[in-house]
Amino acid sequence: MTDSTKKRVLAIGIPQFATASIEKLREKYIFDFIIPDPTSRMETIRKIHKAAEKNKYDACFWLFRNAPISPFTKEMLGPLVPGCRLFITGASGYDDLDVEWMTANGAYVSNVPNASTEGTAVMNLLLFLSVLRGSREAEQTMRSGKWHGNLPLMEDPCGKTVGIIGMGAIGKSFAQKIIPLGCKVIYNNRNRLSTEEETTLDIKYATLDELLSTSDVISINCPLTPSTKNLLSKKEFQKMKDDVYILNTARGSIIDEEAFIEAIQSGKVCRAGLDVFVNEPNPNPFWLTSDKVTVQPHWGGFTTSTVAMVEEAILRNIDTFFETGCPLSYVNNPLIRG
Ligand SMILES: O=CC(=O)O
Repeated sequence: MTDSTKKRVLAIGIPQFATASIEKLREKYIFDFIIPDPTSRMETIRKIHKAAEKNKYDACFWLFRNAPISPFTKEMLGPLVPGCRLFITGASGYDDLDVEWMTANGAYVSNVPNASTEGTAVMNLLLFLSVLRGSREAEQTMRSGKWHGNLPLMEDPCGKTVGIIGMGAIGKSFAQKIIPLGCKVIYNNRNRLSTEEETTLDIKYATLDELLSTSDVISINCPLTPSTKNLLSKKEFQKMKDDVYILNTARGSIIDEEAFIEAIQSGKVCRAGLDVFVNEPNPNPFWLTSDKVTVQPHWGGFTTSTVAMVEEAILRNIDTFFETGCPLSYVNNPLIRG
């Protein structure tokens, strides 16, 4: 295949692990790489627009570390259409993409649905143990030279009822990690699982109200959609047990931030473990100063195995799309638009 007949792919970010696969695919496709500016969305947009002035792209992908440059909208990607027929995000969530605009321009939108399951579920476990054992406060107390200081006694997982909101792959994986620790798991999900699956997983369905009022720990593991935005707000916090623990590795906006902060300040929420925030990467300073909160910088998927899987999945999607006309995983269908 000569270069003039090869499809051209714009990569926003440079894969670290899939170098051999990229080399192999270079026989069929041309890859151009842009290094996104970690501090300036506008600078990244400028680089994309400059690349689009020089070349016509058939597909475009970006990896993972995207909070500083997101959202992925017409403003950013406009000059790539109508030529670009495939936009791929390395994340499983696609709430920061203008899918409607991409669909209207005849492009498939692909995500990588399962690669980050294990990394995110392990992050959920880390935050779970951290909040129950108050490791943030204990470390802070020791570091300030007070040894135990006035630390209260902490909690063990055994015997705790954990309410998981969102029983997809991550929710299931988290449940399977904590049941051996002696936890009872109840869940709420858009669609209830089959009785067989509930039995196999050893979990019980609960309405949202039941889950809120009976859980010792509430874990958010559902996607952010118009119907889950601010799913937990003032009214929902009032229904919770006193001293409840909250975990969120899904998306910050699923919890109403003002109501959440108020519930922590009032003591209704004992401690929270958060990997996701409203307005990443510049979260409300409260989260960085409260001793009641363990924070991580949306870091669940940043393991070598996850990132390697994401990169390979993106490349498989590209190859499959060019070979068959349809990517392996996609969240829209540009063929039946309007
Ligand atoms: O947050 C991570 C993802 O959506 O994959």
